[in-house]
Amino acid sequence: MAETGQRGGPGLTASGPAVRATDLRVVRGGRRGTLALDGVSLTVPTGALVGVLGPSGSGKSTLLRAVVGVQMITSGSIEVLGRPAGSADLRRRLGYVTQAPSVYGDLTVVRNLRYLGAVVGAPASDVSRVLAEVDLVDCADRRVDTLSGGQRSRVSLAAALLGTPELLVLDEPTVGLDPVLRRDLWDLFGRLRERGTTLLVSSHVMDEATRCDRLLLLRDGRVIADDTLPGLLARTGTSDADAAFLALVEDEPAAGRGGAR
Ligand SMILES: Nc1ncnc2c1ncn2[C@@H]1O[C@H](COP(=O)(O)OP(=O)(O)OP(=O)(O)O)[C@@H](O)[C@H]1O
Repeated sequence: MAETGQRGGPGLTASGPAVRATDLRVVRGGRRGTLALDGVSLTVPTGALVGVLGPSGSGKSTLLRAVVGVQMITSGSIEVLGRPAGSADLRRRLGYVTQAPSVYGDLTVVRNLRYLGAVVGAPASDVSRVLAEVDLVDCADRRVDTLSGGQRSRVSLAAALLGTPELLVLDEPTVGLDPVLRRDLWDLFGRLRERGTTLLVSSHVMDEATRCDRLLLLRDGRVIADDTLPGLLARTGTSDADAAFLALVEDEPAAGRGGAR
């Protein structure tokens, strides 16, 4: 992993949150770049399914990159599973699915999973387990580049499940999927949460908020809400996440983000 910006610092207790960020600032694109995260403080409770929601460019991917330890941090701190983000010993405890394909198109599904499982030191039996979890058993012997977009994204997810990570970080996993596949994927996230996995899932589709235990709403690199959906609706007097987001935006003037400050 490149660009790791964390070092040292005390760990969290075993019973602490899965993720704790304090006053996190990230400038992307060099010194005169964009302030992608602007003083973000948050916690992700262990065992929760937390949605990171916000419009395009609000900082979702940057926040997830900071959690998995591949994002240089300008200031502040972020701890994951009791360790500074980016610590080498976290690699096997985290699963990360980016928006870009992370599997080999010219290999079959099962060969991808065997190879990637060996890389993370997962037991061989994990391959059939994760294939069943993402419902791809029937596609096991097909080359990945012959699969549909939805099937391919499930192969990436299966790869992230190898080794049974404690924390899954998924960057817009449902983008481009039809409503049935989106529902199936959120059902799977719910099952993973039930067996104790903590999930941090980004989306710009506000109605996916209904599937989350907690929501982090981002706008212009800032957290404008860190709450449950019922808490958010009660606080804003609205009836859905879209309306709640708009109500919060009206309350909070834009940060005027542009160049780094
Ligand atoms: N490599 C980069 N160099 C410079 N600026 C960047 C870079 N990547 C992202 N940014 C900027 O950082 C800000 C946050 O981007 P980020 O990708 O985290 O947002 P996002 O909410 O994930 O967006 P999307 O939903 O479109 O993926 C944006 O203003 C974006 O233009």
